[in-house]
Amino acid sequence: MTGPDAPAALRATGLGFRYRARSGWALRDCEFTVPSGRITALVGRNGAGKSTLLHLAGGLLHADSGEIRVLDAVPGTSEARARVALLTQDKPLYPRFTVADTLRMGEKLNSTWDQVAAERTVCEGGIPLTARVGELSPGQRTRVALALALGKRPELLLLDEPMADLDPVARGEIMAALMAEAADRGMSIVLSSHVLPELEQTCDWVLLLKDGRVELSEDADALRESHVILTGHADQADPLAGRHTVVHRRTAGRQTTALVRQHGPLHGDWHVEQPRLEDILVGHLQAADADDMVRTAAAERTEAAA
Ligand SMILES: Nc1ncnc2c1ncn2[C@@H]1O[C@H](COP(=O)(O)OP(=O)(O)OP(=O)(O)O)[C@@H](O)[C@H]1O
Repeated sequence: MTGPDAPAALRATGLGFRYRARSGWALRDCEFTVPSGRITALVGRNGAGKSTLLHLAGGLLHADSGEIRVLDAVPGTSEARARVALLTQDKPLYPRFTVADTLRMGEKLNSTWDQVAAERTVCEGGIPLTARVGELSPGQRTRVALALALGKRPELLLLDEPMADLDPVARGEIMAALMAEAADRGMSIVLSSHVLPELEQTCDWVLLLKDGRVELSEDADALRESHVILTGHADQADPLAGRHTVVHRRTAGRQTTALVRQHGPLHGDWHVEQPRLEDILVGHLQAADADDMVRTAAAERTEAAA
């Protein structure tokens, strides 16, 4: 179901998770809603918590605090499993099975199985149905795992860096197939990726994690409309920060370039450019770094003073 009454694809309230009771929080106080029918880019630096979040949404891990819901269902329940497919980085498949055996298994396990969609995903990659999974390249295995996920006809597809080992042509084909599925059936997709240019044309929602916390959960067009890249004399930069949010700023000599989230009209002599989604994401990721450096420096000062 899509439309205004459709359940959110993902909804988290106070979500927290740590791998061991005494270890740090991999996710902390996460609060966000991803509407259904969206293709969501899940981004963040290494270790930000993307895989952990997808594993929680897929029911492979369980929250230590708060909760997460997938299409209003509790992850891991039979209701959620029937409607949600998760493709993890390790892509567990049986190496001794042929591709045809693997798809047959998908058919047995899923009442909504679509053999045509599954076979199309495999065959577009030139993978024979008679090939043994253990003899396929990692990229080919990724395609088979995707075929299993798509054959299930999920309402929500969770993908943890699915394209990492695919060649550029295969990446384009798979992205096109995913977008077609999303457009035809209103399937929601949450896709973690470090390849930001690829997300520009495909994703219409952004979920950005920073250090286990949610930094952005927002419509991609709204992000584009609210941000600008400003270049101008460095003297103007401080007053700018009083009125707008300076996400990231780089100064070389007397010139400053800043990614700014604009709140109201701009004053000053600035050259204004509209950023691409990639610029916005990189700016927010760099801001995360800068904040970390400030926190680390403060912690070091406290330690030195003690
Ligand atoms: N199995 C594990 N045991 C203990 N800690 C873990 C485990 N897996 C991840 N972590 C920790 O949890 C945090 C979040 O890791 P996670 O894998 O979710 O990040 P990520 O954003 O997916 O990273 P990447 O982009 O590198 O894949 C990190 O601090 C990581 O060290």
